[in-house]
Amino acid sequence: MQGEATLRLLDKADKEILKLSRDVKGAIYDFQHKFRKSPANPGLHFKQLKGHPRLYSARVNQEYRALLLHAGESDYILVAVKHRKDVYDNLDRFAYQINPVTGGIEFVDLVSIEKQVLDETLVPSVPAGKHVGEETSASSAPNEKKARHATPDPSVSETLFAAFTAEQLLDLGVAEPLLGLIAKITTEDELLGLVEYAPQLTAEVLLALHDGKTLDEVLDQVTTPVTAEDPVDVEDYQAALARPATQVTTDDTALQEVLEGDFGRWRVFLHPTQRKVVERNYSGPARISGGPGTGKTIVTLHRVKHLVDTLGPGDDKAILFTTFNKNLAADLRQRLLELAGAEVAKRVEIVNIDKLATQIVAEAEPGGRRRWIDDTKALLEWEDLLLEQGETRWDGEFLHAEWSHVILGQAINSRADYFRARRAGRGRSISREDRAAIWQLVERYIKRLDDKELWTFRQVAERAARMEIERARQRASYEAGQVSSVKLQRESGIWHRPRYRHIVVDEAQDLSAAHWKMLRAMIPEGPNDIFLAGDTHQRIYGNYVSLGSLGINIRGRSSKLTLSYRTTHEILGAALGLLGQEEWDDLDDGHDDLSGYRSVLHGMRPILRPASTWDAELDAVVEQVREWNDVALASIAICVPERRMVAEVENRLGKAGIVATAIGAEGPKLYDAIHVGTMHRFKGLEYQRMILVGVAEGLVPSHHAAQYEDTDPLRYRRELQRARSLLFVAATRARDTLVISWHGQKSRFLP
Ligand SMILES: Nc1ncnc2c1ncn2[C@@H]1O[C@H](COP(=O)(O)OP(=O)(O)OP(=O)(O)O)[C@@H](O)[C@H]1O
Repeated sequence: MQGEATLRLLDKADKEILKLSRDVKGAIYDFQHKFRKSPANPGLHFKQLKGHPRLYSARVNQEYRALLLHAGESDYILVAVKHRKDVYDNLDRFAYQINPVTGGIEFVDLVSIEKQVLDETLVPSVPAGKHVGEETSASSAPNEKKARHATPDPSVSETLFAAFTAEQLLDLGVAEPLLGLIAKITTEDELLGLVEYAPQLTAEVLLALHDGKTLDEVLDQVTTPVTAEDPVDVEDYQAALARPATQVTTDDTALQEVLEGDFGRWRVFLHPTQRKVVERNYSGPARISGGPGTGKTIVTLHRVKHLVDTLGPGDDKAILFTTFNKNLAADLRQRLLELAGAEVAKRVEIVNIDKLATQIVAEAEPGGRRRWIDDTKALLEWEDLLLEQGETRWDGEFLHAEWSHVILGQAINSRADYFRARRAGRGRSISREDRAAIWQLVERYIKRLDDKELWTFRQVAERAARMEIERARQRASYEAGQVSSVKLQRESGIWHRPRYRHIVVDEAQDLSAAHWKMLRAMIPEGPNDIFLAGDTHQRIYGNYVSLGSLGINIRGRSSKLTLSYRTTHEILGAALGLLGQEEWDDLDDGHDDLSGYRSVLHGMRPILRPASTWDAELDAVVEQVREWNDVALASIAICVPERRMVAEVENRLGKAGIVATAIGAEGPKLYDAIHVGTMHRFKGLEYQRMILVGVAEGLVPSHHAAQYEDTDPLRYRRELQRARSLLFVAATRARDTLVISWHGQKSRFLP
């Protein structure tokens, strides 16, 4: 063999490699360099394995051999590194194929996987709060899964998948070489052993069937989304290598990171469904939805990188990448740098949506002296005004929401327009007389803010939207050649270019109508103009929009992610229960749901813990945190329903000598500390272990909601839905351990 070769790493091969000693890892690093340069290098002892036309071994060091799958031409895939005694003795143990359903390349070592599944001494029972396969000591918990393993279950006398024929499993995409082993599985622990080493689709299908999904549901939710788009030739490895279902690294850095134990899998192994969305060419705005932890943010990051790669040269910021919170924008910047490097990042403007709006307004009105206030401060201003006016018919919150959502939200400028305005989703209907009075109060409120040189983020967003719409209008007349005067032409010239070539939005469910109008006006309609990721189940700022009516038509360009990479199956199940029977929209007048949402990670079930008083609840928090001394402080977080409780938790932990820090608008102040914050602050974050405290009636939902129960039933429903979403967001931040506690009467949302 002559010349250079490519060497890619197959997903899951890294799991075994990670367990090897440092020496061997060092040797692998040297090996892959030598191999790429020249597989013919005699020192590599490169040779084909008997009976396996595509499988080769090569020498890593005296003891270890690399197994390489030849994908045609000079392309090789590193599928395993093994001790030489495990390579040559029983060559039948190795099986590889192109999966006829997904078209992806799969490799299994039947001996290792069988040991993992069936050998009792090797089967790791799942320690409390840990992902399957994660190496760590167990902490004890009352409802640990292990207990299930110890008690023989009478229904398990049969094998778990006896009800399904081989043909049915194969149609769902299960790897054929594993059928024999699957037929022997009798317990859930054995299944979890298999899941860790089996190809991804096999794992997902088996877990979904085990969860009681029907064949049709599994086909629909698990298999169809990753089915190859083209007909699969199971002999054509070159074609298979190019398909998203073949999970391989394509660059050297990843292998290096695997060897250094610092491997950010998200940077490399996209799920086929994720990859399709990242690389697809859309004819207009597109949307990706999916439950918490399904990788929506990861997809937006890869999408941004992909879009930059398709841009021509230039150093302008051609792509806008925006999200709701300030700290999340900072996080996106950091992660884009990690994923794609500074050259890519410098083509992208990364900014939270309200900051963007303030920039637009400040650009047009340099030297403006106004200060921006958030909703809490805006509410105080309302309350002061109502007090001064002796007005008691409506409270500040109602009026603030009416002004923000109905008046500003629909850009209503006159009393007459307000009389005609739609008030969808705003609860109790109001008479013409009421509208007249509300309009007057709103005018007084606006004047009050003007006098104090204040404005709310919503006002700024609305103003920015109007400015951008005007800019777009001018651009259109310029392009249509309708600007005749030379002076005007020159001035319009500044405006003639759209601000961005592409816009990517994360946390889309929380943007308001004004935000969307601004974004729509910033970019002309066209291919790949706007890409948005969001989950309406996680909407926590009460912004309900219909994208279609705002000029963002995503119909036919929506897809959904369903596999959670963050949280365990047990936490996910409990979190879904918190959502109750509510209905959820799709940002576009339709419905959304979380069907098919699942996880291949397993751990213990969430712990529900009552306490007699708030004081006792705080004591229990201290005790729990002390027990979790096997993880870094920063992998633990405590979430509270009300702001005042943040300091109370912080103080109590402080007194116990445990360092804790509040999560502010810009993120946590300290990193080596337990993070404490309100539910809103946890949006988009994740922690290994979480305690949700104060999940009691009166707090979740807040007693505040109760006042609408009789007077305004629709508003009441919205308040409850928002409270459920907040709790859902908080609970799904936990990667592997979740504790929920309360004092007094437990929240009605809890089981
Ligand atoms: N393809 C992947 N491979 C490995 N890890 C992944 C992959 N996709 C996502 N993850 C991991 O899953 C976790 C959740 O991802 P991400 O934050 O993108 O989810 P999300 O859908 O945006 O969640 P949320 O809606 O809760 O904000 C992260 O730790 C991320 O690194």
